[in-house]
Amino acid sequence: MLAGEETSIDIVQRWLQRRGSDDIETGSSSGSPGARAGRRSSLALTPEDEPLVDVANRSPPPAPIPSAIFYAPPEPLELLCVFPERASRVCAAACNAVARAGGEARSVRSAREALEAFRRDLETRIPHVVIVDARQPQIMDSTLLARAIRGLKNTQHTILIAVVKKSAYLKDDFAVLPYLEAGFNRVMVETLGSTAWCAEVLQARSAAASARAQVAAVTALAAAADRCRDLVAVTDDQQRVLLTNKSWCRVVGWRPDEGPRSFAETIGGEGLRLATSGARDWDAPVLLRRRASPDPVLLACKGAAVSLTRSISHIVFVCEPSNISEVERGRGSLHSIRRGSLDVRSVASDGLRRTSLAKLQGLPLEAPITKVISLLSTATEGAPPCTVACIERAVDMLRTSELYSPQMREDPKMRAEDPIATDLIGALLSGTSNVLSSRRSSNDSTVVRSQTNRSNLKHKTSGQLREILDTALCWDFEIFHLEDLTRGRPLTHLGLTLMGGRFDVCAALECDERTLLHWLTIIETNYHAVNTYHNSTHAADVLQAVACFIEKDRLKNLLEPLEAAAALISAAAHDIDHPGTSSAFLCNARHSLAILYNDVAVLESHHAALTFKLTLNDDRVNIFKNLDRDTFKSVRHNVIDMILATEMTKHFEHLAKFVNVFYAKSTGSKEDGMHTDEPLSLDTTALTSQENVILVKRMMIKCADVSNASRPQKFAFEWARRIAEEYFLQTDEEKAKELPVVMPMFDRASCSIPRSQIGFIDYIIIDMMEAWSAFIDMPELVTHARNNHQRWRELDEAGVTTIADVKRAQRQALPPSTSQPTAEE
Ligand SMILES: Nc1ncnc2c1ncn2[C@@H]1O[C@@H]2COP(=O)(O)O[C@H]2[C@H]1O
Repeated sequence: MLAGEETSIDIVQRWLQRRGSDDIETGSSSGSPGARAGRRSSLALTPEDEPLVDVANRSPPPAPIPSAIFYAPPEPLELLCVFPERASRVCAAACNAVARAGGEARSVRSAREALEAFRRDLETRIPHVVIVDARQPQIMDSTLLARAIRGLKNTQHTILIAVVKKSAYLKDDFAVLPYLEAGFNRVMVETLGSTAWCAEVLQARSAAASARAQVAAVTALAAAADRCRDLVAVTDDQQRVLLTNKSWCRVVGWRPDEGPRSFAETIGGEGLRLATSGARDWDAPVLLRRRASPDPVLLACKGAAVSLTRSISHIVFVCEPSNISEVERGRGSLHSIRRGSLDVRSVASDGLRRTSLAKLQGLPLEAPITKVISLLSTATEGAPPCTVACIERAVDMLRTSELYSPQMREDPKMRAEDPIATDLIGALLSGTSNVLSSRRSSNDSTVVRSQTNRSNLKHKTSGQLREILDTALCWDFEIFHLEDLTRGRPLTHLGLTLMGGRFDVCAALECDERTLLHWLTIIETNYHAVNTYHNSTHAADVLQAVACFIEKDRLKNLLEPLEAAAALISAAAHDIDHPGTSSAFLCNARHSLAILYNDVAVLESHHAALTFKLTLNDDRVNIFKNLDRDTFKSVRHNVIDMILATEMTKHFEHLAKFVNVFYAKSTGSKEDGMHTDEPLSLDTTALTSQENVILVKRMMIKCADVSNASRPQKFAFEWARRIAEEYFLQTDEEKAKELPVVMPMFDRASCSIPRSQIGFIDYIIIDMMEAWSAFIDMPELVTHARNNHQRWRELDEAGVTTIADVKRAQRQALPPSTSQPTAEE
């Protein structure tokens, strides 16, 4: 606490003092006997409670709270009369009275007009007093109107007066309660006397003004308490929490909007004992239990009891947070959080970044975030203002739900150093910035094709095709050969081999092979053949990768046949009807899919939805038709979850969850969670939970989706060419249509392909493949990625930039037997 800085107890005490001198009693002392021996409360005492004490021993009374805090600036009185009768003399009398008192009166003739007047003027001119004619219920239901007015915002301080007939009022059975229950403040007998009206209106208004000023003053005090570093809580005499300040909520881990909480579970110790024993003013330690920590913390606390009458109505607790910060300030949380952000410069500048799974563990998903927030909050105690500001920003960020969605920092220097990586990763990771392309194939409609078109897609397994398909579970599978041999229909052929053959999806789904053939055909037909990258060859490639993964022992033992089937289905369909442009493009172009899916996961939502639409539309393709309701539901859930997991804006979220669950910090890593580059040890005990198996499935399809960079070089290079070409076409189209350019660096005239691949491997591939390859024991994923990275660097250093140069360099580097014809050649 800075010298001269006012503590919250000072504020509260001064408030209590002021209230005490008015109408509140606050109490005699007790306090921790030792600490306060011989001292009497500095709070105001009622004369009866005040014993004769040595005045010299008394601490000086706190300065009274300025009366200005209860001051309500006088405003001209505003009256609204609601009288159905056109020339009501009672109404005229009330209006005259207000005019005489210097106020302004308006009158309306129906409940509807009254409510309209309220709604119109709600923000600016809420009437202080409303007089409602309650004499003719058959014409206007006054209680209904009162309820409607009370339902409007900001009307709690408006005084509602019901005017009733004198004859009714004087009857024995007249009941005022229904009026009060409806929201009226007062009931007034009809009168034509202006003086009586004047007195009534002024009294009512004065009472309202005073109540309003008091509520405003209490709100201001609560705001003051919110700005104190001390932890402030106010309870009633039953220890029900009425008010806590921000510091309290942060440290204890309560959300400010949470409902009533049990104070006794949170606080204990001598302070609580004194508070509950009726002590009026005490100074004693309390034990505070925090949600995020099993260990309670001992805090110095000052308490005060407040009473409106002789009995205590409120108890104030003001705790010093110093113990918390001393004990816990400076633990590694900040470092971890900082590590969660993406530093493009450090990645781009040192080539293949030294990667370690350790740094990913700093993204604390399973860790209780509330603990981190409260540790950070207490770390602000006594810190310099700039540190406090930084920590508060960090806490604000931690409070958002987008914890694992890195945002590309807009840093001109970084952009200058590595503009291509900045563009690519920025576009991949941000789904909101900114698609259907006119580059659709001639047969890109999403409807089922005619039977005749499908009949020539029978699974031919002779000759070269058979040979290739025999290697369908090899990591160096010749995907582009298959593309050529099947004349652009690799998915159906590979799908039949893997899904129909090796993994017997038909048995798992209880469907016949013909239905599977039809399903594969319709799925493949709905990929756009004109896309250079997002076509059915990419789908077949991802399917092949998933098949390789589920062949590995870890997954073989983990996944049930239906789960394996769902994974293969997801892989085959995961990019169906991809337009060749990104979700960001669709959003910028206000495409109907972006509108339909509210700019959120636009493409992935479409891929998942269309998969089911096509499948369920026609029994001949419905591979799910024999599943019972629950089994279908579960398979559908799995497929949707996996397809949605391919959304790149959630990349780091999925990766961090996976690493946090399946990798334990090795004993050599620093206790504070700092980046150590120590390898993390695999811990698969978490696989017993179904929730964690979902993380594995998501990771599996994600890795398969971008596995092209972890394939042997000749494949990786061809995929890089294809994706770059697709990006270039998007940029061309954006320029032609004058749309925002999502990745300006992906301009065919200037882009460096090697650099884009170096950035992609650095940011997206390496960490993920390290985690995944160790999990399924497939080290070649990392080996190929590193080799590819190395080769891209060599090409970059040799000044290679364009697609044509890359192709040329590749032809020169590879022996003729291994060079691959590309789709373009
Ligand atoms: N070799 C690559 N180079 C750059 N970007 C890639 C590469 N492979 C995949 N991607 C991107 O990663 C994304 C993964 O999801 P999509 O298939 O929707 O779109 C993919 C591309 O945008």
